[in-house]
Amino acid sequence: MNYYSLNKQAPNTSFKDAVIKGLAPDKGLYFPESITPLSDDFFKNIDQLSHTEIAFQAIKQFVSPEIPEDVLKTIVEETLSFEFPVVQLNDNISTLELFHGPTMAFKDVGARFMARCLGYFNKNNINKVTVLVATSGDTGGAVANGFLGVKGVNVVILYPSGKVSDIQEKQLTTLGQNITALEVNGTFDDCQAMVKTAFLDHTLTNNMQLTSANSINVARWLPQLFYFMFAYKQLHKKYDDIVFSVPSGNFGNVCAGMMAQQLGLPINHFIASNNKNNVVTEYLKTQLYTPKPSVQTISNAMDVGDPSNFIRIQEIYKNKFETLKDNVSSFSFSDDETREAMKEIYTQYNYVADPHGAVGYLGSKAYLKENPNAHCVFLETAHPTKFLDVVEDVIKEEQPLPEQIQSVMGKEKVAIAISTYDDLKAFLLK
Ligand SMILES: Cc1ncc(COP(=O)(O)O)c(C=O)c1O
Ligand SMILES: N[C@@H](CCOP(=O)(O)O)C(=O)O
Repeated sequence: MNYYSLNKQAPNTSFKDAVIKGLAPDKGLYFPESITPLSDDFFKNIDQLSHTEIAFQAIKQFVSPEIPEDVLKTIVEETLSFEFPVVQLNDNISTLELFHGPTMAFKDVGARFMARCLGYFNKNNINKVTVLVATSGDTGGAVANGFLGVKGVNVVILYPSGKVSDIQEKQLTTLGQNITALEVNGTFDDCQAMVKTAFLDHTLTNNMQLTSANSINVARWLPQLFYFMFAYKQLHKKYDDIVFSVPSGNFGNVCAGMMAQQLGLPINHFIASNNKNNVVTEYLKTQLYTPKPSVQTISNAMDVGDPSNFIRIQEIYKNKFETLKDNVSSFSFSDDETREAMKEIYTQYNYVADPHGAVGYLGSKAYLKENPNAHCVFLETAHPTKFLDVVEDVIKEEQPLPEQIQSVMGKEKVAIAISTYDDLKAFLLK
């Protein structure tokens, strides 16, 4: 599959090149040249397929011919070595748990898939690659874990100081080896802007091969489309009108759901559920896209003021506002509403949701007011214990810590403080 830049000022390129570059030379995000839908039978019989079979069929066209089928099968199998259960709360609402991987957030799948693709492309260890990644909380830990020890790859993670949870910080600052954490005096948007600037800086790019492990990278972004198929597999015999409510920040996850829809997944609607960082909610009301500085919330991983993937969403719906509106609703919620939702989910369903999942739950409820016959699946994008302070404060109950979280608790944070792009550049050139 070839990919084109959404800024349309760079040559089209192969999957391998798109993964190794991360961002196109004209600073545009890459997008596949074509999308061939899977057969109707694939979706009719999806409950008879394993997760790895579903994922293999779904991703094959996007990575071939550069990744041979036998290699792809292994990559997919290794990537998906944990569960993706759907838990039903009531007749109209279920949640898809995406936190059973090693760092307990949905980013594990994309990070593991991309690490293996890059490992395959770099199997002869000819070119050293530096992976730059900006994180508002979860991408950093997942990328650190997924890329730990991958030969020929150095990972540099930028995170906003004081704006990620304690456990998220441990997950991204304690692994050592080929992983370095840079603690940025700024917001997630500052981190993301620095990363994007680095890709255009010839002093850097002439000296090293830089790529990104954020969802701007197609190998990080596309595997997220598997989730929507896994949920559909579990629910399609029971419900006709399945709608996904996706807690959204950089909009890579909901956009991956839309790619699943382009592949033929019979889903008519998505809900992009936001905290107070509501650029897209406002866009759908006003048709004006106005990025703004992010504000800090208790669903911190969604504190994004200028979501990278909005441009891909527009491309999917052919830049037609009315088509976008037919396919997507968006709602924005405050921290107080999020806390109330966490309490409600706990008291009514005895289910502990994290603040991001709770925003997804609120999006489901808002949509159901106008569409009472739908079945909404909100994505539970991270395990509640990643946000221990908030969760225990809201539900007033101590939470047992899963093994994945315990394993980082006692480790010592190692991070380098930086403030400006020049600091990042100096670090990379060192
Ligand atoms: C727990 C959690 N929920 C939701 C999101 C938002 O996902 P996206 O950036 O793909 O919109 C993130 C971060 O990306 C996250 O870490
Ligand atoms: N919420 C993310 C922000 C980066 O999103 P990405 O999907 O583009 O990597 C995080 O947790 O870091």
